[in-house]
Amino acid sequence: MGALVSRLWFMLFPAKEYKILVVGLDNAGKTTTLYKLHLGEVVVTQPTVGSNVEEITYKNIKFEVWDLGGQERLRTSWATYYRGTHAVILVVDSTDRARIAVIKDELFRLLQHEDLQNTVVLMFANKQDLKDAMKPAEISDALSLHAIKNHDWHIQACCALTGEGLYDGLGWIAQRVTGNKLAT
Ligand SMILES: Nc1nc2c(ncn2[C@@H]2O[C@H](COP(=O)(O)OP(=O)(O)OP(=O)(O)O)[C@@H](O)[C@H]2O)c(=O)[nH]1
Ligand SMILES: [Mg+2]
Repeated sequence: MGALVSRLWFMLFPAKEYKILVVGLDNAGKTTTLYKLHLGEVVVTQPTVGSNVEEITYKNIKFEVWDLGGQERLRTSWATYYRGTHAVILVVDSTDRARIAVIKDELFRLLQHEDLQNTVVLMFANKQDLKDAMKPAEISDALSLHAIKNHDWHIQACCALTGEGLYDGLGWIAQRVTGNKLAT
């Protein structure tokens, strides 16, 4: 009976699909994050060339999640994926102090793009299992997140290996994109 009711419910109230782009520097943990959310497992990854795309359903909301390659030569092609994006996830390797300025440059370049003016932005402070990981507050300062005025943003500590924090972040996106802040 319950299954029938829920099937009817889903027929009457079909979930919308929202597009999420997962970006960040190489080795940040983007692909690990995507497949931890999609399969519930840690997969063995290779550096991504091009993209991976998977559908993830969370709280009856469908997300089309695009994971892009983060190597320097691939970042110029990120913009070809921007159109129709509801949310951007910037995955940060929280131990990567040496490249925090590069991450900041990429973030602010992306935020200026005309195709991303209505998107919300979630920062995943990934690899929190590692001892020397920066905490979200430190990353927030280093990236000058408080200077972001035209986008709704949030930073979430996480560990893509255990999955800790990933659904908290996805929940924040779900709340924002379904909260009538974004049309269609
Ligand atoms: N310790 C730790 N390692 C992680 C975590 N997330 C990912 N990794 C590791 O980081 C390495 C890179 O992960 P990927 O998911 O391939 O990184 P990526 O961001 O997709 O990299 P590109 O595809 O090159 O852009 C892998 O060895 C992962 O196992 C984490 O939370 N903690
Ligand atoms: Mg990858």
